Amino acid sequence: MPDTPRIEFRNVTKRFANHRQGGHVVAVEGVSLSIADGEIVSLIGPSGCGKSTLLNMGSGLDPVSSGEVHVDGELVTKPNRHVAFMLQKDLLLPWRTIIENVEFGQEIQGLSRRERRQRALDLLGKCHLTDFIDHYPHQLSGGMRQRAALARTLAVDPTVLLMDEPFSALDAQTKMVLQQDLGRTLAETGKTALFITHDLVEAIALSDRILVMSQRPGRIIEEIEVDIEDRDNPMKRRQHPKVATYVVRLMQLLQIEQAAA
Ligand SMILES: Nc1ncnc2c1ncn2[C@@H]1O[C@H](COP(=O)(O)OP(=O)(O)OP(=O)(O)O)[C@@H](O)[C@H]1O
Repeated sequence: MPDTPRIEFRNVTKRFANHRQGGHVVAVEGVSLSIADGEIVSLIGPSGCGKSTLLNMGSGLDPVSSGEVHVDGELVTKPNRHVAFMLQKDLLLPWRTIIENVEFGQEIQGLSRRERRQRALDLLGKCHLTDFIDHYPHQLSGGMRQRAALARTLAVDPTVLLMDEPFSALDAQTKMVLQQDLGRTLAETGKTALFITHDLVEAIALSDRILVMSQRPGRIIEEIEVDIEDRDNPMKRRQHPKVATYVVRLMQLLQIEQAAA
C-alpha cells in the first residue's frame, strides 16, 4: 500500500460571498493534489488565482466550500499543530528576543524550558543566527528576521510547512541566501513543504515538483517534476543549464509573453 500523503487536497472548491455584487466568487475550483513525506512542492499562478486561499484551507484557517483536506490522513477542520505557516511578514513578537520568539510555539505546546531552549539553539544555529539569539527583532535585518521566522516555524516540529511567498519582500541577493538556508534546512530535517512563489527560478531551485494554476477560478493546469540534482543546494541548482528550459515552459504556461504584448 502506498504511504499516506503528508497533505492531500481532494477536489477542493472555495467560494467567497461577493457582498457588493451579490452571488459569490469562486476562488479555487476542484483542486486535487497530494504531497508525499519530505517533498517540497511549489505553487505558481497568476495574481488572484487562489494560491493563498488554498494554503489557508490547508492550514485549517479557512474552511473549504466543498471537498476535503487531509494532513497525515486526518481530515482538517480547524487550525492544528501539525501544520505551520510562514508568511512574507515575519510576525516576530517585538518584545521578545529572537530565541524567545523561536521558543514561543513550544511554550504553547507545553515543552519544558530546557527542551525548548535546546531545540531553539539548534535551529538558530542551522539558520546562522547563533550570535543574535539575545537580540530583539528590530535589531536584525529583514533577511535575518525571516531566518528567525523559519527557525520559529520549524521549532514546533510541524508535519507540513505552508509558506506563502516567504522571501518576496527581500532583495535578490538576500533571497538567494535564504533559499539556500531553506533548501538545506528542509533537506536536513526531512520536512514536507508547500510553497507559494511568483519567482519562477525560486520554484525551480527549491522544489521537487511545481504545480501551475490557471486564472481564477484557480485550477491546477500542469504539474512539472523538477529533474535537476542538488535539491538540498538551491544555489548550485539555479546555475544548472536545465533551469532555462523549465523557465521557458513555465512562462508559456503562465502566458507571460502574451500578458506583456
Ligand atoms: N476573504 C475573502 N473574501 C472574499 N474574497 C476573497 C477572500 N480572500 C480571497 N478572496 C478572493 O479570492 C481570489 C483568490 O485570492 P488569493 O489571495 O487566494 O489569490 P492569490 O493567488 O494568492 O493572489 P496573489 O498572487 O496576488 O497573492 C481573489 O479574487 C480574492 O479577491
